[in-house]
Formats: sequence, structure tokens, C-alpha cells
Amino acid sequence: MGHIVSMVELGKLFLHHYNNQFSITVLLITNDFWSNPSITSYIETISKTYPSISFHRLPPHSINTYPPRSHLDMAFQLISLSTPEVIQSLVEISNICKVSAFIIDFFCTYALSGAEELNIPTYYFFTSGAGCLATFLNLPKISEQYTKSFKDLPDTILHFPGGLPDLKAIHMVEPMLDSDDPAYHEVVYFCSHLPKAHGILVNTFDDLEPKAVRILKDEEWALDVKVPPIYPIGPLIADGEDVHHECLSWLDRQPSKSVVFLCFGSRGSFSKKQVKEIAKGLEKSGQRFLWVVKKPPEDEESKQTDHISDFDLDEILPQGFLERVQDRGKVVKSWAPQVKVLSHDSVGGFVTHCGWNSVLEAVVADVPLVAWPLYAEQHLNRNLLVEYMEMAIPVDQRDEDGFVSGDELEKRVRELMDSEKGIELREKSMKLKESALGAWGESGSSLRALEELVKKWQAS
Ligand SMILES: O=c1ccn([C@@H]2O[C@H](COP(=O)(O)OP(=O)(O)O[C@H]3O[C@H](CO)[C@@H](O)[C@H](O)[C@H]3O)[C@@H](O)[C@H]2O)c(=O)[nH]1
Repeated sequence: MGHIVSMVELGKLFLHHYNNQFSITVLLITNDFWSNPSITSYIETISKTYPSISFHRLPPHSINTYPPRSHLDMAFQLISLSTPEVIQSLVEISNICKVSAFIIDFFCTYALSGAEELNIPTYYFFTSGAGCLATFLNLPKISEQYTKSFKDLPDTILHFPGGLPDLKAIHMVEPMLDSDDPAYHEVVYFCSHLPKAHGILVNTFDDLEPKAVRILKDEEWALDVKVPPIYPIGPLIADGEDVHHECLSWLDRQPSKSVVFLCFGSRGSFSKKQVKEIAKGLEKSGQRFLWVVKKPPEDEESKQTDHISDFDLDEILPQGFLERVQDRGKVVKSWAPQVKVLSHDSVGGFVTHCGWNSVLEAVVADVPLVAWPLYAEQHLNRNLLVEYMEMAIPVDQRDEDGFVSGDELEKRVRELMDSEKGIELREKSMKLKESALGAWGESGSSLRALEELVKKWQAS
């Protein structure tokens, strides 16, 4: 969902600045694996409100090569199987009009060479940040240096060029933890193809990641790999959902900047033990909080689907917790309208899983962060947010399973809401909000990057 929303936001961006010059076609893979009612309703809404954006659904495939090793292996196999139809669609669209650019998600790298053979300029839209992109560009080299799986290297620290933060091997991006998983090799393949694109659009802005943008654009090859033209065209975030959720009325009754919001993205669920520990930490912290809790998965397998199922909150929270914190805490099941919550005046801090959209939404809303990464590239984002961008407080996690004690959460929440460090972060986040607005103002950095890109297309 996060990737579709980002891609559509990009389409809306072109339409907003270059009305009548472009129409947008979004190619979508269809499969039970991805069927999700919120995606269907999202697409229906966008189709109605933006007639210049059309969605073309590719025919479904089923996996017939080998049993998938992981959910990402399955996802990558399905995407790869759709490549011939992607290229066929490009041919058909080219027969009707000129394709100015073909913009692909990182996970859709399979279509890059076919599109280039058709002489269609192909770009990536990288939905995470510039620091993450700079690190990804180096992953093929890093992977060559190790024969063991990163998950089996508990004492190894990985170093990257260009002053990028180190990363514990066990915090490697999720699909590259296990070298026996075919998804590992697919991610290396994706990363090694990034330099082959005409350019990479990145959902960030210069002032948010000045060091990372600089090394990506550095002609001296600070990164030790070839980097194609980079276009930081963010922050692109979805508009707040047009819903009225009960948690918003609750926020209306809380003092300004007093509430810590805890939300862990579209898939972030925890074990029952971890849920109890979070509750303990929040209760002891004495702070006001709004906490989105997803259903704890029964096992690793059900982790992919369980988070959208219904469940009984009383069964997983400590006994009497809700009554004891009723004056200052609210727990919401499964989902809250995050963009609206973050921009509410009562919210003064955000405990986040470091998903990039969540980071950008917090930046735009001027909310300081506690970083609690879970999966995907989130550990990498945590290191960037804490060490490189200095805009978040980290939580200390157990190496084996990422567990965070209630005492640790209590300490970090207090630090964010009630300490010198918290004040520092708050000042920084106010400045970043202004810079985010400035990036799209007259001669702002993101606007300039967009203009440069479109000029190229117009000239070709
Ligand atoms: O209760 C919720 C939970 C999430 N959201 C929204 O869902 C999106 C979540 O996006 P993000 O923060 O990027 O997290 P993920 O959904 O986990 O995104 C995936 O994609 C991101 C972009 O590539 C990566 O940075 C993440 O690690 C990866 O997990 C955001 O727009 C949130 O506002 C809500 O509105 N309410």
C-alpha cells in the first residue's frame, strides 16, 4: 500500500505542476497476495478524483517455479512473472502516445532492461530516503565480502563509504538477512541495477538529508559506485484520510503537544509479551499517549495477514491497564488516520518503526521522533535518523529479536517529552517543517529538481 500511495502521489505531483502536459498510467500487478480492500477503495477514489490518472491492472499469475522460501521471495517471483506484460503494456501505450518516462518502483527492476530496449527513458522512484539509497547502492559490494548469511554474523559491523552510518550485520535490510533465500539475491540484483537507470527520483528533500544528497551527487564518487542523476522531489505524502476517527475527538480534549503517538506502519505488529511490555512502559512514563495496536501474530507465517484481523484488546493488554490510564491514554485497534493524528496540535512526539512515509509525515507535521525499527530497511533508517540526521532518539533493542523492555520505552518516552534532548529535537523538527515547505516554494530544491527532470523529458 505504501508503495502504491507513493507512486500515485508522484503522479499527482506531475499533474499539479504540469497540468494538461501529462497523463499518468499506473501499471498494477494483480494477485490474491496483494488483494486488499483498502487498495481497491483507494484506487476507486483516485480514479474518480483524478481522471488523468488511470490504472492498468496486469493479468494475475500464480507461482509455478518452486515453493517460495519467504513472503518476499513469493512477491518477487510474482513481480518477475508480470514483466512480459509490463513491456507489452509499454508497447501498446507507445502506439497511442509518446511515453515521456517509465518510472519504476525499486521492486520492479525486472522491467528496466526491457523498457530501455524500447528506448523509453526509465527512472526509479525510490520510496525511502537518500541515505538509504546511498547505502543500497553499496549493498552489492558488501554482499560480495561475506559468504555467511548476515543473520549469522552477530558480531559483524558493516561499514559504508561516504561517511554513511555503520550497520550491524544482523540489522541488514530484511530480504538480505538469509543468503539461502532467493529474495536475498533479487535485492542484490535490484541494487546493482540502480545505476543503470536514466535517473532516480527520491522521496526526500535537500535540507532533510543534506549529507546524503551531497554524496549521491558528488562527482568525485564519494560512494565508490556510479550514481545516475538524482532528483530529490519530496516530501511526497498522502493527504490525510477524510474520516472522522474517535481518536481525533479524544485528541481534541488533550493539551497542546502533550500526547505521544505510537504507531508502527502498515504491518507492524508485536508479540503478546511485547504488547504487555509497551503497556507497562507507557503506564510508568506518566505521559499522555495514543497507541495503535495490531493483532499479535500467532506465528511467523501469519505475520503477513494477521495484522488486519480483528481481535480483543482486553485479551492482550495487562489486566486493568485501560482503566488505570483512562485519563491520559487511548489505545486504538489496528489503524488510526496517521497523517491527521500527527498534524493534530495535541501530538508532541511519535514512537515510529522508521518507515519512510511515517518519517516524512512527522517532518511535515513537526513532530519529534523515538525510533523503534522492526523490519525491511528500518534499522538502516534508524541509524540515519539518529546518527546522520540527528533527529530521533533510539530505543535500545535486544539483538536476538528486537525486544524492548518497558523500562527502556518509559525512559525514551520521558526523554522525548520531558528533557533537554527532547527540547533540542523539537527545535530541530520545527526548522525541518519550515524547510519542507520551502522545498516546494519558489526556487525550492524539490521544485527545481522536478523542473530539471521535466525539462529533460520535454527536450527529448
Ligand atoms: O495505523 C496506521 C498505520 C499506518 N498508516 C499510514 O501507512 C503508511 C505507512 O507507511 P510507512 O511509514 O512508510 O511504513 P510501511 O507501511 O511499513 O512501509 C514500507 O515502505 C516504506 C517506504 O518504502 C519503507 O520505508 C518501510 O520500511 C516499509 O515497511 C503511512 O502513510 C501512514 O500514515 C496509517 O495511516 N495508519
